[in-house]
Amino acid sequence: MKNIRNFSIIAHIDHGKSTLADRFIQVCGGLTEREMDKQVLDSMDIERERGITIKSQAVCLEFKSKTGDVYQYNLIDTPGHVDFSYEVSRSLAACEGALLVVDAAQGVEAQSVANCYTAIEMGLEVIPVINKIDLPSADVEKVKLEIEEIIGIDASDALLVSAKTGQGIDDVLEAIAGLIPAPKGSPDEPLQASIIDSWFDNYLGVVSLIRVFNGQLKVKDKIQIMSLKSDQLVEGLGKFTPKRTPGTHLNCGEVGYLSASIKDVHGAPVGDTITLTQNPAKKALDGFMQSQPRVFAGLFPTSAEDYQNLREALEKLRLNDASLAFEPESSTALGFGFRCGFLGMLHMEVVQERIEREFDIDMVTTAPTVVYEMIDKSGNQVMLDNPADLPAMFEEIREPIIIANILLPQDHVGSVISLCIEKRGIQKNMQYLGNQVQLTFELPLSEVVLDFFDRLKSVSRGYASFEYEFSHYLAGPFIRLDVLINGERVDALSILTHRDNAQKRGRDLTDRLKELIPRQMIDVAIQAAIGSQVIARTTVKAFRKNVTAKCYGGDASRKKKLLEKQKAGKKRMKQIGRVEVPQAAFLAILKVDS
Ligand SMILES: Nc1nc2c(ncn2[C@@H]2O[C@H](COP(=O)(O)OP(=O)(O)OP(=O)(O)O)[C@@H](O)[C@H]2O)c(=O)[nH]1
Repeated sequence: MKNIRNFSIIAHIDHGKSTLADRFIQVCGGLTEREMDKQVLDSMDIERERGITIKSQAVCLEFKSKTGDVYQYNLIDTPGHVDFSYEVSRSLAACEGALLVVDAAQGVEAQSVANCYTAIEMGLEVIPVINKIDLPSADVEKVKLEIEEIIGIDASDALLVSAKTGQGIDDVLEAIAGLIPAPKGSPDEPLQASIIDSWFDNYLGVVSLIRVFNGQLKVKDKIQIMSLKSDQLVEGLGKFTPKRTPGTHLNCGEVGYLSASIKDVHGAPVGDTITLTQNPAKKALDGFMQSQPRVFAGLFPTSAEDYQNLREALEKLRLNDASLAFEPESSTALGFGFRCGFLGMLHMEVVQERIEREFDIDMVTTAPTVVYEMIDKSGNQVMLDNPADLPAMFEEIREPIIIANILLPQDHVGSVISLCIEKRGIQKNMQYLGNQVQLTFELPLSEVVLDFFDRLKSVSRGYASFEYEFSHYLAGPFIRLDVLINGERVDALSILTHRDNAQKRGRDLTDRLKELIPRQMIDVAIQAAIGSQVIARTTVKAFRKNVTAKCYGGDASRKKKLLEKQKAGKKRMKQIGRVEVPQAAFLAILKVDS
């Protein structure tokens, strides 16, 4: 056990975590040159394309130090985006140390700060690593200062590397052995292993990545998932090197995978504790928390025949993604579909993209909303994830508030504060840290899901970074704003909004819809209303788009082609009464105040 090192890499998006991990794998000989596909740790296509890490994974590497000692390195990957902070904390809980990787040209950004604080709170040894020193714009001294001032750890001995050229990699590998402590725990105690991640594998069923804290685990052991009190038989154990390498046991302090006869990922929840049925641990490892979906949107198949396929697609995705929630929903405007819950906006985009790409289903997605807490007339507390469900009468409605930490250069402080105030934010703190400023704001989550991230990037010219966590619910004067198209209420376009913003939002929304809804055979009246009171109105004038007008003579094939093109364009349209409404219209709400 004294030669085991369990560690993670903490980095802001794009600071080079995956590239560094690939270097480690290369140096430690986990794969041959030919197998060294670019960025092995990011296994899903979308992750690779977008360059973001979503599912945590682990690699077990063998490192021979200069002194001749052989170490077992378990590198546990952490996801880098705000949506996935719970998974980050689960991964960190399995480690004794972490490498804090900071881009030498970008400096410290909010995500690295948040994750680094988590690591420090958990008692991990944090080793600062400054990456991309090969870049001409690298400024090592400035970054060292930022690490000390913003994060508050000594950076004088920060390791300087280029994951791209390989410079300094050996020093990092040596430092891991020298600075990160070996795991504690006892092989003789009853088994306690925590689930870092679970996913569905077509051959093995549910596979869990686990860390053994006490005791030992063998194939054919009978185990219990503690929070569920369910007993299972261990069918397979092993490690990723990074290839899946089956073994017969996992020892105290080790990290590896486990497969048992578990049907779906809900049977092996992330953060849960595994023990032996025969000789169970007295208590679970602490810190188990179910992740909560915070953002909801409706997904509707463009053609009704795809409803069943969409259900199957969602079920398949949920097998692998315990934080995805969905239930059937029907909308008068959009027909049958599903109301889906996501951790955040990025999670939503990833799910949407996977359904369209992997399952080839065309969908209309309604604008995302947050979950409101409502006290109804009889005093019951109801969670409201769909504005269309808001009853006419209720006692009180409360919206979710987040604490946002924004890190940015001094020059942009004014415009970022204005943005936060425009978004109904309340400033909690402002701290000057060298050239950077850390702003802490309480913000309504509903404003953040709109377009906060894009706006923040644009007002700070890309320099501000931010991370957030849920804080509390707060009551306010929220009302439902409905949209009527030719007099018909389109439930999928209803939004909940603060009363003070209702007028403006209604006007912006109708204007925006006017731009998005193409001219049709009839006049299209677009109205925004609160209850029966219309607060804004525009009209799209009737117009017959004669696509074949340009075709001279009798060129039938060209004519046919044009008509087909028009038909394909219609696929993403939804029929509301006699009006055709394009997909973009359902997202109009997102863009109204930009
Ligand atoms: N010049 C230079 N570029 C680097 C270096 N390390 C990484 N990069 C580049 O920086 C970009 C981001 O690197 P990644 O390793 O994908 O970043 P990441 O932190 O894993 O990003 P996420 O997976 O989104 O968290 C890539 O284009 C890399 O090629 C380096 O040392 N020098």
